[in-house]
Amino acid sequence: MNEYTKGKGSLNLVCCCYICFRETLHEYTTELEKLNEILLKAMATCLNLEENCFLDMYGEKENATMIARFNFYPPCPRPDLVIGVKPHADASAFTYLLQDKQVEGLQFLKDNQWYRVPLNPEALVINAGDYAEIMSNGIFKSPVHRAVTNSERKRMSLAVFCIPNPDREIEPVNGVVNEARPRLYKKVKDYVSLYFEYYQRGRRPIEAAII
Ligand SMILES: O=C(O)CCC(=O)C(=O)O
Ligand SMILES: [Fe+2]
Repeated sequence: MNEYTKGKGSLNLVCCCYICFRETLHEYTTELEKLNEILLKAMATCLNLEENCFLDMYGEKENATMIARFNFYPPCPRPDLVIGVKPHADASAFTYLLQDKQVEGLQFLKDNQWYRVPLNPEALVINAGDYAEIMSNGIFKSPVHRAVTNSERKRMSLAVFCIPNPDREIEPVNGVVNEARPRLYKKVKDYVSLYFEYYQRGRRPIEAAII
């Protein structure tokens, strides 16, 4: 069993309440839409590709999906046994995470070891998701992460996932496939549906896209 499959369940209470918070979130998500475009362009620029290649594949922001997820983690008497959110990588192009200002809990997996993400109340944590990994043919990695619990204090976070429209076909863009770097991923469509199927079975959804 590896670190990804270890987590069985999660303690967090997830609240997908984009509708209720629509007005409050509107300004924030509009800014994130712009930031998402900037990052998709930056991905291309730093690979010396045509600036809009990732953005064109991602599609117009009007048709894309943005999901805001509020996570609430109550204090847990046995944080050694109970995880907050089990290990996963996000099914987004990018995820924008507003962490709790006072209580730490997010960790990323690298070389089979967990690393804490320190608190920074002034900062957003930006995370490349599986769509970024697929479109970049694995150059940008979608990291596995988890949230741990603690026995003393409740914790909250707000994750906003930027996801292409489910009708769009997503695959590695032309400039990132060549002889030296063969194509690693198939074309995917409606990856989010497939994502949850794999997630529930304790498997990494991106496996389904690997050639
Ligand atoms: O609560 C956190 O810090 C992380 C939450 C997370 O990874 C998610 O909602 O996908
Ligand atoms: Fe996540």
